[in-house]
Amino acid sequence: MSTETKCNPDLVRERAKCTFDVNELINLFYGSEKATKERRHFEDAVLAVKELKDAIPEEYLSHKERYENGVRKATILRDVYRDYKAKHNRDPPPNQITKAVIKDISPFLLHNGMFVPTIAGQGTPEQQAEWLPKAESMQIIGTYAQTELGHGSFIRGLETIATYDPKTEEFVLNNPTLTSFKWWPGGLGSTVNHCVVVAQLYINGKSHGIHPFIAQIRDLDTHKPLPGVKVGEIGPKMGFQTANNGFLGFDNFRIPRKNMLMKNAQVLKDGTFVKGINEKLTYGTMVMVRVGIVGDCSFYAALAATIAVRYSAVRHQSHIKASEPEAQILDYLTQQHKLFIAVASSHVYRNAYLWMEKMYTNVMKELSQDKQDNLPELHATACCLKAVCSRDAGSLVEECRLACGGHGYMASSNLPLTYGVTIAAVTYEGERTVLLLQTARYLMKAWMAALKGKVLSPSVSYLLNSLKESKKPWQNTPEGIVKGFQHVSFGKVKAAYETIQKYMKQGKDYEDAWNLASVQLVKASEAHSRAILCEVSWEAVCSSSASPNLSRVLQQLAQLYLTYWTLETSGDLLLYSNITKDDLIILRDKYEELLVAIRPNAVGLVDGFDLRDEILNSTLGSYDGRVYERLMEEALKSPLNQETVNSSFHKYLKPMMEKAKL
Ligand SMILES: CCCCCCCCCC/C=C\CCC/C=C/C(=O)SCCNC(=O)CCNC(=O)[C@H](O)C(C)(C)COP(=O)(O)OP(=O)(O)OC[C@H]1O[C@@H](n2cnc3c(N)ncnc32)[C@H](O)[C@@H]1OP(=O)(O)O
Ligand SMILES: Cc1cc2nc3c(=O)[nH]c(=O)nc-3n(C[C@H](O)[C@H](O)[C@H](O)COP(=O)(O)OP(=O)(O)OC[C@H]3O[C@@H](n4cnc5c(N)ncnc54)[C@H](O)[C@@H]3O)c2cc1C
Repeated sequence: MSTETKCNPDLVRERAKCTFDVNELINLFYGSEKATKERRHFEDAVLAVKELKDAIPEEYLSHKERYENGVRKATILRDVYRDYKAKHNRDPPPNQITKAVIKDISPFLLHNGMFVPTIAGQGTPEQQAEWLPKAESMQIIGTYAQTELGHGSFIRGLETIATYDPKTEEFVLNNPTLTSFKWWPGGLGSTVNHCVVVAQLYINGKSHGIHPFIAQIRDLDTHKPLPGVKVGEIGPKMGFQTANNGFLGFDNFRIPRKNMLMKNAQVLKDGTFVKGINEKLTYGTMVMVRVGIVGDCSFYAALAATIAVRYSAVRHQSHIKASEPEAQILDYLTQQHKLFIAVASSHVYRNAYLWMEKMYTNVMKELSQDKQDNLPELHATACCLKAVCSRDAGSLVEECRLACGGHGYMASSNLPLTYGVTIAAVTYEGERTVLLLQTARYLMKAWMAALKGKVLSPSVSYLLNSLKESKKPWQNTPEGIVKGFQHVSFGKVKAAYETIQKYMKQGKDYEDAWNLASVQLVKASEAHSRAILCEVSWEAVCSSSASPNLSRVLQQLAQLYLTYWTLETSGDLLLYSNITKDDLIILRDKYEELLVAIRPNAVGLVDGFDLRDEILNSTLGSYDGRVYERLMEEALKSPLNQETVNSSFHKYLKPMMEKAKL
């Protein structure tokens, strides 16, 4: 981090009034002092590589140049990772330094994030032995090709076909229709030479559902598409410009039998199909990534909050009191209302991610012992937390952008790009509504079990407690608020269930009744997610090892999250819990007191995310607060400022002006 010598005086004052030790917060957030040291050490190593620095901002490059620059940097970055591993005999620590290098999304994201994990998770030991060393050392580059032009959400409807030919012991891949073309996979456009293709398996004319296959699609020397492969890039998007998303179609393209990933289901040489223990295990990589996305949401909320809070400390506009100088905009309560929830939410998502990661690891361990009991709970929880956290994080980033006024609209603030990247997670890895409806299936089953007095899984056991406790008075404490959100979820789950029953009594079948109740079902899943986020984050804060000074501030943040959402969803609480109007008025006052209490620590709190200037990549958010200088420095980099008179003057403007004289 930069020294404070050239720092904006407002930021120096802000840091001086912080009531806790920022380094303690950093170490707590990232796990330990050792973890912080190792992460910073690795970040230093990456940032020391001169070739990773961009000569001009990426926004001035063409689509093609931007991609090529992305690949160039991704390959250098990969060398730094390899060298680190060779030197330390372990992977680099978790870090976000790719953001400082690639800025947008790496063309290797899908290779590392889904291709390698799918081989590891879906391949037999022999298949892992064949492909993992090559993939991990980047001798081959891959992606995860599942979504098609016609189907993304409903993956049982995918149209890519893999027909087994027992004579040659091969699968024949085909994309018989335009809608069957793979569409979206990252890196597919021009980067990868392999992919995991998810396709419908046919043996002797019989369908056996969707399965993952490894296909080499480009020549390793020439990088030309292999015969029978049609592949390309899908064009510019809202973000993800350097992710190199692509399309792909096969025409009678043959791959050996061993290329079907067979940890779960298998196809024997003679074409016998052997079912796996659970066909949904084929969806395993998606579950893992959904868990990871909750962690990503924490990062993006922290990044946007750091930029907007520091900027708001530096920016002065208007007066609170006519007799005093222009106020720091951070002193306006409305500004605090916009920003502090982003700071608090980053902590909430971080705690939820750590909690989910534990659940994921436990279930994977159980699955390795053929125990599947907790898989439905993992799937349901990953679905709803991914759906709610990504949408909330997108809204928080946008609110931070708006809170920076006009300058938040500048690309150099890095908030527009951050919004584009964050909001993509609402759609990828399972569209929000679709995932919430998956959780709703689980909630309906849990509700039916609760009615029968059965024991429920831990994440839904509150449904049973709520059944018993519905008459207890409301308590205006954090624990009381957590209970309140559980009551809301309970009420919405019950109402959705009863709505389905009502339609069925009217003669509708279950599927139609489900569709007619689906707005309520989605809301029940959202309420369930909110209850989990509130409970998990409050418990994490209460059990943290922080010093009293830090603990006080972390509790304030967690309470801010609880009260913010109480006030946002007060209608639901009035409907489904025993909260009263008077309780809400007390909580409104409490919320405002929390904003005022957090205000002196606002800059310290975002410093506690320990995001370097290179990662923030923002004129508004740097540690030293030289906002106006940076805005001007960046503007001067515009190619239009590299010449006094642009040629368009002579070509168009002057002729127009001269014509106008005639
Ligand atoms: C530990 C942390 C590690 C962190 C690592 C993080 C790495 C991050 C790096 C990468 C980051 C970003 C990558 C971005 C690029 C984006 C990639 C993509 O988008 S890839 C494509 C993703 N596509 C989707 O997500 C598709 C969404 N659709 C589906 O998943 C399915 O179609 C679904 C689930 C909606 C419906 O499936 P299906 O029709 O087969 O099921 P049913 O609805 O009939 O349900 C039947 C039954 O099955 C249960 N079920 C469904 N899925 C699962 C599952 N995954 N696991 C367990 N069980 C599952 C469902 O609940 C039903 O149960 P029932 O008892 O019958 O109710
Ligand atoms: C940036 C980005 C990167 C991606 N990367 C990859 C990748 O690397 N590999 C890959 O395979 N895919 C990738 N995808 C694709 C992504 O996984 C899909 O776009 C996503 O799963 C949503 O599917 P869809 O586009 O078919 O949306 P649709 O399902 O068509 O959604 C459109 C609307 O229909 C609604 N809808 C659909 N089904 C239902 C239902 N059953 N009930 C109620 N409403 C419904 C949705 O709620 C939504 O409002 C990427 C997408 C993006 C945006």
